[in-house]
Amino acid sequence: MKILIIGGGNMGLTYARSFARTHVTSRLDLRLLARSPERVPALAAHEVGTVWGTPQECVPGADILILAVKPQDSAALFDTIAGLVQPQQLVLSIMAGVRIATIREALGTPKVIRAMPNLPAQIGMGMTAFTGTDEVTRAELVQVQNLLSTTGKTVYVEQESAIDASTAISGSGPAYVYYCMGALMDAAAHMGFSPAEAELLVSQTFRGAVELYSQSGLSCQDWIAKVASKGGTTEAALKAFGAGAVREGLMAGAGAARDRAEELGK
Ligand SMILES: NC(=O)C1=CN([C@@H]2O[C@H](COP(=O)(O)OP(=O)(O)OC[C@H]3O[C@@H](n4cnc5c(N)ncnc54)[C@H](O)[C@@H]3O)[C@@H](O)[C@H]2O)C=CC1
Ligand SMILES: O=C(O)[C@@H]1CCC=N1
Repeated sequence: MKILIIGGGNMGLTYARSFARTHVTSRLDLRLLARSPERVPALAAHEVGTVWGTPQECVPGADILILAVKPQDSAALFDTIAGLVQPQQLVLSIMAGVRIATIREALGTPKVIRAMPNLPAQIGMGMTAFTGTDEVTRAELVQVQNLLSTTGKTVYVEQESAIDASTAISGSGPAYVYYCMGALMDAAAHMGFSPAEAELLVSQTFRGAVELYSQSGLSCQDWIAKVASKGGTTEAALKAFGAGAVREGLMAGAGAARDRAEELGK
């Protein structure tokens, strides 16, 4: 399968490395399109496939085009590749917010899949939600799922609105986790730990807590109850979280991310 990745940034390179590592396609059939001919050497230095500087030669021959540029760059990209895309090609977009209908109309092509991955895809621990147009066959959907699965877990969703929601939960989610970790590291530093100690205490606590949760059938509430003794320290912290509206703040944050995803699509 000839794959063309357009946009060699965080996510585009993550896909290129994942496909190369798992041999889902040969190195020869893995291509990347740089933003301009001048940027070819920098992208080629990553040594994850053949790099092209203009779309004319590489777009028509691809079986699947992966759109991994920022949503704000999508209109300019559509302008440069619209006349080159063929109706039998699969277009897989991971751009936040950009609607399937927009891509379909701008590129004049029916087989469009929209996916929302996240950054832990870099280590094969990603989470990706995806959906496609009716014109994408079952076999093509499975083909795409096989590609996405090289970066972690996948879930197929029926409604495109669930892609915006997953953007707010799993797409942006790693940043929320780092935000909470950063706050706890700051608290540890205020209590006298060195930065290295604070980092160790917090990162191992997150890792252990998530692993424990993953290996059990218990809910977050169940695990909180196991940590929090009556009248103890955890209870004191949870009360302070409640007073500071931490839970509401996180829920409002996820809501703002979903609103922004919807807005990016307009
Ligand atoms: N970073 C993340 O955690 C996630 C990002 N996404 C989505 O993935 C997309 C890419 O995000 P990142 O990789 O983080 O951005 P990035 O800024 O690291 O990479 C985008 C790349 O696209 C290139 N580019 C721009 N216009 C181009 C064009 N016309 N032709 C070829 N290349 C072009 C830029 O030079 C840049 O290298 C975004 O749409 C974002 O919404 C989705 C899920 C997670
Ligand atoms: O912040 C963003 O817009 C992108 C989409 C999900 C993660 N990063």
